[in-house]
Amino acid sequence: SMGSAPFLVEANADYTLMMRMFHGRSLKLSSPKFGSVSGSSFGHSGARGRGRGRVNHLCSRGLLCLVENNKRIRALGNDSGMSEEPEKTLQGTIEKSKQVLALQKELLQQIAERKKLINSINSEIGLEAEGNGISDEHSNESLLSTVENQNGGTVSSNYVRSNEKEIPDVSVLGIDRGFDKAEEDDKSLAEKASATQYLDELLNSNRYETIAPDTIAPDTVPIEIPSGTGPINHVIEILEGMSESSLSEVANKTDNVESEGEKPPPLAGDNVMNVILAAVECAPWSKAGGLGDVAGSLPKALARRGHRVMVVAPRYSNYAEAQEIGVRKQYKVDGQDMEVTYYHAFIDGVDFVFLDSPNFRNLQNNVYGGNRMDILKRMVLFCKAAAEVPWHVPCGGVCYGDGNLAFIANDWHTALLPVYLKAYYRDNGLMKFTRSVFVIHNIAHQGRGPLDEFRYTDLPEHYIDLFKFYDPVGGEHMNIFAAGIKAADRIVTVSHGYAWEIKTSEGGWGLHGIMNENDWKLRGIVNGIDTKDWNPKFDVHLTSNGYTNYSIETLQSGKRQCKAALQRELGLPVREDVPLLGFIGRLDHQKGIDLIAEAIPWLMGQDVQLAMLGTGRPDLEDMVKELMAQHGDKIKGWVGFSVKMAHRITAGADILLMPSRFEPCGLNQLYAMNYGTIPVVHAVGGLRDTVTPFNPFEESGLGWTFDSAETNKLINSLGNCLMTFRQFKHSWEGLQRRGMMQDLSWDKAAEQYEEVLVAAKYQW
Ligand SMILES: Nc1ncnc2c1ncn2[C@@H]1O[C@H](COP(=O)(O)OP(=O)(O)O[C@H]2O[C@H](CO)[C@@H](O)[C@H](O)[C@H]2O)[C@@H](O)[C@H]1O
Repeated sequence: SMGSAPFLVEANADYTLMMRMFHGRSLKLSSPKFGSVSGSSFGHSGARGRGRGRVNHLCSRGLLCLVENNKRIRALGNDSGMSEEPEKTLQGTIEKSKQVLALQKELLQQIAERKKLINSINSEIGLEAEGNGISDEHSNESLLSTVENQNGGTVSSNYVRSNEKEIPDVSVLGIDRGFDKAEEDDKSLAEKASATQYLDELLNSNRYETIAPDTIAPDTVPIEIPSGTGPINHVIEILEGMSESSLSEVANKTDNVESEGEKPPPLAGDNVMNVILAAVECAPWSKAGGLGDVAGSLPKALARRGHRVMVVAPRYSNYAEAQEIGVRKQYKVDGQDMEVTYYHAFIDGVDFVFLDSPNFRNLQNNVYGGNRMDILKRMVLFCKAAAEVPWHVPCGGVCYGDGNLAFIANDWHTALLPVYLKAYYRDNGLMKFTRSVFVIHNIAHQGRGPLDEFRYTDLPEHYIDLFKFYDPVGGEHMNIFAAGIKAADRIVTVSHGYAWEIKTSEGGWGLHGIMNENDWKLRGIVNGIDTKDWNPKFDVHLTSNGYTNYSIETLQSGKRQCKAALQRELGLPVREDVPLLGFIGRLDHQKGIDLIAEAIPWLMGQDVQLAMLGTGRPDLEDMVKELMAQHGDKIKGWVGFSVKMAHRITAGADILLMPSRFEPCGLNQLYAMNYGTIPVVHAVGGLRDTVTPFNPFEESGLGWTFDSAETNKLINSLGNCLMTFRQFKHSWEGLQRRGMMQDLSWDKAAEQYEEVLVAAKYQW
């Protein structure tokens, strides 16, 4: 596979030529329209320094950025200054004009969304004061409580604590939305609090920092927030102040939602549901890979839309945040009674419920540890208990109940949940309005076993048909994943590319036939990221050891500092000019780490550094250790699991390598882009969906991709990437900025999940 070198040289020579031609060509282009823009607003000289001072000031006010940016966008058209160095700035100008246009569009949308949000904040104030944190006091006694739930309705629950299998009576009584006088007072207090919180969120949201400092027009003046009325009114005033220009259209469209005193519906409107996501990993408490991240963050985004959302996960060790609620239940596993106790925490609008049992304990760092039977028994217990959580666990005093409820199960470990919901309950006239969505994060792990292990699932005999599966690799066997797919009401997978791939014989790992049969209920939804945890501006792992927080405004200096800190921490020579490559991932065939190993002889001939972080298959761990031993001056890393190092490599590296053979979505490339780190990826699954290839002619795209998992293809792409890093700084910075300007949050995905949940709800 190393016979690719001549090809590479050739390809790189072509690429250099192409880049040169392109940049040369740009010299001749001239456009008075764009020339004027680059002259001042986007200039790299005086205006920049002045702009930077101001942008800090402005961005400390979040919203004002909106106003300023809007002014600036309008100012662009009037500026007639001539650029001193048109050849240098022209490309940047074209590029930035595009960005500004895109940004303006996005701002308009955001304003509309924010207006809706203000209304929904008003609508949920009562709940914050009442609904939360009362589970602890009430969990030990019989309680009759009425609280307003997030669905805007009033729920009454007569819940009796019991060790027996009593089913609590939970019913929705009404949809009273009025406030009484006492609530009104609380409301104004809570309104102030949540308005402040809202402003904070605006300030903290990196969406408002997508304008680089040098795009601040020199003539803009900070606008003061008038004092006297409540913060929410200020927000509305400011937004409305902007409606004089093209913003008015959007503003008008959203005006009809608001009228003082009336409680507007949550973002999800009539679609609000009770949602329980069940997963065997949940960050930050337990995480082996991307599933943990999704379970920790998707639910928060669903809650922001107004759904009542719970996460159920095993309790692998003591979690400081979660309190015992005093409920105990017994479930049979392999004929033995297993006791489950429940712990609860309410965080960021989500109920986190942890199931405690001796089976789960001390697996904190080894979630998938043990032999196959151990794992199977754990999963059986977890799914049996998770199915009854809506009856037994009074979150904030009120059980979720089984009406208007959907479970979200994740991967084979929870694939039994949709099956139990049918076999134990629906077949017996129970949980008739409960639905299940099964999310595929990785179809390669299916919970396969000999068919006689079916008895451990403790299901009626005829259910064996769902599990019985034959393929040439496994012969006739039990396949838990297959059963989950068939039993679930809807199926989601984590990208469009992967939704297609799992229907092919190459990507379906034997299940492509079943995937095709169930295509009607399958949908691809690309993952989002937690924009608080994985944000260079707030990243808690960048506050010590010489690292620094940074944003798009401080990208170059911030990244320089993080890179130096990473080099120092890993023991690499501290050099700014050397491209620093990163790899982070489970050491598994999936992640293509062997392709990197095969590329090492070529790579070590380059002036590069490589930081590696991974754990997994022992043989691959050994391989990584050997690489580090052989090339200690250039390759450093960590065989093990370290969230801190993952964040630091993401921030300090220039380039992230992801040569995954298959990648359902991939989160590391998303994190990388949010940190101005350029991904070089195999164009497969979610990687293809999320990393559009760099196009030097249009200065577009987000990274480098190669179209098959072969070492020479990786080398070729990486070679082009390295050359751009070294010789075309301007293009490089464009790539970084475009990556950071994306909205990678969960909000869009949550809306799509909602559509799936609603589809499941109305399906019989
Ligand atoms: N040694 C280590 N130390 C610290 N952190 C480490 C680490 N190794 C990995 N991680 C972290 O684990 C996560 C990995 O997530 P990915 O989505 O990239 O892959 P994974 O294959 O685990 O997830 C599966 O599920 C997710 C979620 O749907 C899909 O995106 C993906 O394609 C699919 O394979 C990242 O947060 C990463 O930082």
